[in-house]
Amino acid sequence: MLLQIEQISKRFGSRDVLHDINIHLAAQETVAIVGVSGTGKTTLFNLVAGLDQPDTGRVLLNDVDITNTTGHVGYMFQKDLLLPTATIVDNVALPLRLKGMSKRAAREQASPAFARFGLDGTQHLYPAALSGGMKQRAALLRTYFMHKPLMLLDEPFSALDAITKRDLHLWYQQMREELKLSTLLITHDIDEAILLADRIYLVGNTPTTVLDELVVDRGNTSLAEFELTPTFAATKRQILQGLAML
Ligand SMILES: Nc1ncnc2c1ncn2[C@@H]1O[C@H](COP(=O)(O)OP(=O)(O)OP(=O)(O)O)[C@@H](O)[C@H]1O
Repeated sequence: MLLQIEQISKRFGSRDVLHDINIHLAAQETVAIVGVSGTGKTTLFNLVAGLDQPDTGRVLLNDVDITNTTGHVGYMFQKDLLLPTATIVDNVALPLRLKGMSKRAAREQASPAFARFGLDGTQHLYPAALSGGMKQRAALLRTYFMHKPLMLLDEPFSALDAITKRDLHLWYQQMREELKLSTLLITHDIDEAILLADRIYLVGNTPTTVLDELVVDRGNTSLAEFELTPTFAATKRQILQGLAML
């Protein structure tokens, strides 16, 4: 197993936020965590990234305990957080610079990947010149250059309009195959979870715990078609029921 989140609990003051969370993710899987706003998804994300400490439980990456230590996973937040005063290539190459690479070498390594991410020609532009979808692709490319075995994506597409979002979903699905990505995706967009994830954990209740785990079986259906299938609708129904929204 690539990632194991074992019996994680977390409280802030007198408030229990997470209770006995158990989640796992295999290499090359995309796993989504779905829950309504305020259920502690970002808190969980911070615990996996080592940015915060759980009260109980542990996080294992390739069987190594990484609880409360940073630098093991790549992550991307909801807002693209590109540096406005740096060009796109320098933004994307930032993880390489942080590893000690020279500016020139980092640019040379980052630039060839731009075409695959649909960003060719944007290397020397500043973030303000890019559309929302392009900014998210640039942020994803930067996350990719962290060169970590696991990517944590917290609401990566939520700020985008519906058409751009769909475009990026299709693009992401292709990228994950080509680059053999392993991804933990946090979202409150149910359709997005069904489209992108191989498995979905539903979280909720007070304190938050895992309510249900679903396997999404897309079979051989293309992503564009899958949204229109009875399987998609049945999975959505199961999620809405699981979250007591139906
Ligand atoms: N550092 C903190 N101190 C105190 N309370 C906190 C802290 N961080 C988060 N919380 C509380 O924990 C709960 C869960 O917050 P969190 O941001 O993890 O939820 P979320 O599911 O990611 O929500 P959203 O989808 O709206 O981002 C919230 O009630 C929040 O107020």
